[in-house]
Amino acid sequence: MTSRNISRFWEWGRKIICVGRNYADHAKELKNAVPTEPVLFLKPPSAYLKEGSPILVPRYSSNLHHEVELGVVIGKGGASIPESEAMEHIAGYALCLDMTARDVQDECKSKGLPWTMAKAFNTSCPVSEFIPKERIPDPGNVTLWLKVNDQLRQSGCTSQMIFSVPYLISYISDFITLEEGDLILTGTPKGVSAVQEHDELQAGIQDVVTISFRVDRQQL
Ligand SMILES: O=C([O-])CC(=O)C(=O)O
Ligand SMILES: [Mg+2]
Repeated sequence: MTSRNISRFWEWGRKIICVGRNYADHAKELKNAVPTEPVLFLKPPSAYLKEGSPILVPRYSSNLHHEVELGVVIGKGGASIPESEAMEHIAGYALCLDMTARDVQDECKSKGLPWTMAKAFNTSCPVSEFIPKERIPDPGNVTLWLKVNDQLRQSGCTSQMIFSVPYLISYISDFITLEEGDLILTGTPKGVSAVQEHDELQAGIQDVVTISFRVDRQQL
């Protein structure tokens, strides 16, 4: 028996698995090839951020980007999950931001190095409250949006994802065992752009949830 409550999944210390380049329009805006297999990376649980605390621009970055994404919260763990059973493993969803130090990522890419410094720093994973599965009957058909200081920057539908949520669960679980409380970030649509200290970010899943976060700079 456990007293942990899945609606506070960010407190569980579980892994965050991120999918990159899952929308062709975003892959193209960063001049990346449209992938034929999912591109994956990880964030540590220390990256989680809840509303009320600011997103911190890392000291070593001067180009922090927002990426609004649908997050999938795993309810029932498993390995080698067939795509046809994947939906049974979902407990719910969360609206997530994959905050990315784009200048650092560009440098890592050019040197052929991992993206950890660009993607996994403290506060790089702001999340909404837990959204029970029933509130999103089809994760392949929800609209995500993001505004910076009231200006719309990102708007896209998850129907544009290259790899669907059930496919991703099956693909990932073939080599990383999924556990209850894990979070999968499913990639961002186009419109990513830089944020500055004192900016106000607002994002939403249309008709389901909204979140807001302020941006601050990590103290020297
Ligand atoms: O940094 C990137 O462009 C890859 C990524 O996370 C995404 O597409 O959501
Ligand atoms: Mg992303």
